[in-house]
Amino acid sequence: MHSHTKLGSITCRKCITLIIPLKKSTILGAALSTPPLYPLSSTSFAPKDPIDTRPERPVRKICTEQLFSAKVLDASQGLRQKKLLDLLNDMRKYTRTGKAINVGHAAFRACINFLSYTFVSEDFVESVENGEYKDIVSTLLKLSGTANVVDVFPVLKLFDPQGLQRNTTNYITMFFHRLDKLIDKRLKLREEENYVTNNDMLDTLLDISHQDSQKMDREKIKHFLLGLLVAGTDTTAFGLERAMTELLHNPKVMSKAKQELEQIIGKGNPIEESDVVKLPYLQAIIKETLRLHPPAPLLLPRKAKIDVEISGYTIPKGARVLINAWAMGRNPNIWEDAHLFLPERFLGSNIDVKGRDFELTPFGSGRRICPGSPLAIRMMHVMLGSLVNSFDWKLENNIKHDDMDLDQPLRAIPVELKSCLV
Ligand code: HEM
Repeated sequence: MHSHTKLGSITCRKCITLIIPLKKSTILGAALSTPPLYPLSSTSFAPKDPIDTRPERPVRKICTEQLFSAKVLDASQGLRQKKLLDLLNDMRKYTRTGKAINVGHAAFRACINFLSYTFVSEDFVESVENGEYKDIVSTLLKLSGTANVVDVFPVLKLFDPQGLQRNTTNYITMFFHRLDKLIDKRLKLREEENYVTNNDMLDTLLDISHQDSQKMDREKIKHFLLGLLVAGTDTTAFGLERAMTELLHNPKVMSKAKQELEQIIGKGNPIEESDVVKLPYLQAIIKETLRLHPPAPLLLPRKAKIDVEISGYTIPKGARVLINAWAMGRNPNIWEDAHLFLPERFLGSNIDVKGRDFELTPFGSGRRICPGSPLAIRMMHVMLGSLVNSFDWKLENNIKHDDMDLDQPLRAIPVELKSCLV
């Protein structure tokens, strides 16, 4: 634990970083609360009621019961399956040219498409000419991740020194304009007598708004979907890119994963969300990736509501507390061979990423646990499993797996499977 930590451009006087698992009573007992996700709330698109970035109880309830429950996600899995086939077709083009793909970019694009289909049954990216929305979405994501000096020196707000407010406002306006059009189109369709629901989130949110406009209205729907898109795209894409990197770096693991997929799914076939329970080794690969490479390494910052004691240290009331999931995942006191990528450690183990096992909390834990985790887990498994089962992979410029620079973005070439060549 450190008494003073400097993180990017935000300096906290009383900031504690935890690198040991918390006890259940501490995290769930609300001794540590989570303030809003400040990079988002500092920008002008945060609504007055910060519904998008910090779902309070009613909104969180909508998330768990109506948007991310197993039943609802099962109903919308066909929408994502379509996008999975698009992703595999895109990859197939590269097998013909032999060109390397920036796997992180491909994963990012696939995640936006998966999420936009789950949200509104349409692509945010492709359906607009000139790639305009690709620009909008990626700029929003970039801006939301940019530390804003105004957070530290509020007086600078008047001058908007980095132009973040200005840029963000423009992009948000365009994004909301697109959503407004989608909502108008959907409302019109819903008036038709034979309207059959798409099972997407927009339909669910419009149903809620129809029943209780206080709870959900057009403005809230737009902010809510934007918040989910921003929170869900980069995180999931990063996890996927790191998993592929580890597989290419560890050919034995890759080969075991291929064996499992070939046996259970059949060589070359895309996997479906319902297949995941039958693929323990693939599940272990995802857990091991999230252990070593948690996409949100410090979770969301917390604040001690009262003086609280953790492992003999007193955390004073009011202190910022960062839970360092990255350091915990690499802590040799918790994990044997902590720095090695060994998915086998999770075979036959009950440790999961659902927030109950405090040594592995890539999605956080307690009342603020990531509401999108059930969807993220499905997306990561089907994308990774299908990429591994549908292609062989080699590194750009014949680089050997031992010589890979793991800190560089992964560039790899998909190769048509031998038995699938016509
Ligand atoms: C591998 C992918 C993902 C990872 C690792 C991840 C991780 C996290 C973490 C660590 C938190 C903070 C939890 C805490 O501090 O206890 C969080 C919050 C959040 N996540 Fe995720 N997330 C992922 C994907 C998604 C997806 C796909 C969505 C939605 C579609 C999503 C929506 C959110 C939202 C809205 C919050 C804010 C909750 C709040 O403020 O209380 N996430 N996520």
